[in-house]
Amino acid sequence: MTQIRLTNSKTRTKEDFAPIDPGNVRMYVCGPTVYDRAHLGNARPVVVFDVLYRLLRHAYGPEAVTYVRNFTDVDDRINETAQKRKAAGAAGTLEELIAERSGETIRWYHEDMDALGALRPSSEPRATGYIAQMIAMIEGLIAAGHAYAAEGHVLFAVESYAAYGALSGRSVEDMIAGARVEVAPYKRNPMDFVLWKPSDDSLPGWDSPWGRGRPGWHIECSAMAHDLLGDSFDIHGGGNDLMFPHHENEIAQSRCAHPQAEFARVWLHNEMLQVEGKKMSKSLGNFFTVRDLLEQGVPGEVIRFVFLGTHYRKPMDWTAKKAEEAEAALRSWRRLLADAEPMGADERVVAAVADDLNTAQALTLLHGMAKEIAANPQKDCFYEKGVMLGSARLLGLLTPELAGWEVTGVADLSPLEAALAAARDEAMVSKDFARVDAMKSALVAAGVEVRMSKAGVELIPGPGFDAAKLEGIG
Ligand SMILES: Nc1ncnc2c1ncn2[C@@H]1O[C@H](COP(=O)(O)OP(=O)(O)OP(=O)(O)O)[C@@H](O)[C@H]1O
Ligand SMILES: [Zn+2]
Repeated sequence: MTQIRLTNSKTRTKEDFAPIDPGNVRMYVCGPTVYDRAHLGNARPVVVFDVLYRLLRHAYGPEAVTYVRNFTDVDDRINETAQKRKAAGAAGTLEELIAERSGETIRWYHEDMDALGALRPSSEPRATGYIAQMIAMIEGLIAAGHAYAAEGHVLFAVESYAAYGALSGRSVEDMIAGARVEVAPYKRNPMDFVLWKPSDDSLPGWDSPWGRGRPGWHIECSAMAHDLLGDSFDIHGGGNDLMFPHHENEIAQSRCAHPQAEFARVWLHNEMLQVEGKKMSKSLGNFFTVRDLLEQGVPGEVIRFVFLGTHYRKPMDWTAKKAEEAEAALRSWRRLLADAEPMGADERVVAAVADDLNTAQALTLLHGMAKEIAANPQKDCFYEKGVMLGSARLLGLLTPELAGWEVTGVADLSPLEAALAAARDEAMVSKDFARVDAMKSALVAAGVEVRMSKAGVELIPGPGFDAAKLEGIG
């Protein structure tokens, strides 16, 4: 079987992956806070962990992998939109308007991530569905001396957990020195973080032993992961912007609530999508949404390909040039493999993906396979094409779900291929190539790549393809 190796943020080394139970490999990934459309940065972990999910399913069997990705639907930014709508006269209670905002954002998220070819996780819990489990976990932490109630809040006492800071490699003293933490009067230590906070009448709230209130963000993931995956599970993922404080706090809560268990064995963090050296983020305002790109006509498969071109542990930018190259490669691959039946993925491609998700290497291998198939048109490449298609699908590329964009608006070029081939045959006899040359330049002007070999003529629409300019050629 394929030996998967992953860089574990906890140990800072690349390790052989060995699941607790190969019959049920379990992965939790922090999902979006559903207050607005996802920006392109938010899509990076979705694509990265989708590739890992596909790899795990390949290695252990599709039934043997459980992938949980949550929706954080308790958030002041969701409340704000609902309050604004209410103030503007929208019908319904505040609770209903909050549910409406989360609901529409989840629908958008699904539409946008489906468009990138991301498989839906096995389970997508919403935080609001797990309030009872969060309260139970907080009660357990208080009983064990790891948390305390003060002024309607419950706080986690970081000093009660000796390993606090181990994931991000900081000591509590360093954190206090370096962070601008809110020093609330009810905190025993400035780094203590909120497990529960009070809600006034204008905010959603749930009854609890500490009065009407709502959970802090970190406890949500601990409670959902525990309920759906158990005390100990295999992989926990998310962007590296979440390592501190979110993941540090998840570890503290979960390890203290279930001291006999490990919580997550392997922690995997994707690097950031950047804009001019800075993290793309809502707060910096330097973002565009996945929907913006799709509406500009960038196919979801192209966005996916661009993400796969950079290793997940490296920062990356989105550029028009990368998108163009991705589009050209995908167009020619889809054309090359139009008649192929998928077979098992090439072992070298599997090995690349299994080596800490080296998707860039996998794409290089696919380029090589495409070149070889194209260079042997007289050879029956049935097998090679099938293997290439199977390999691309391990990466979630060239799937039937993502098909179609490469032909929309694109004319059938085969009559032109025949016409150009016939013109060339005539020219070979007459030695007058003027017509062939004229056809070729007209095709190039229309954004078509012209490939002529002894075996025949191939016309491939490139990124700047314009079907309107084909008129009159041939
Ligand atoms: N620029 C980025 N590049 C890669 N991943 C990102 C980026 N920004 C956010 N993420 C990831 O997106 C996921 C969803 O995050 P979340 O919903 O908390 O983000 P957000 O609050 O909408 O984004 P922001 O960080 O812009 O405020 C997390 O795994 C997070 O690490
Ligand atoms: Zn989380």
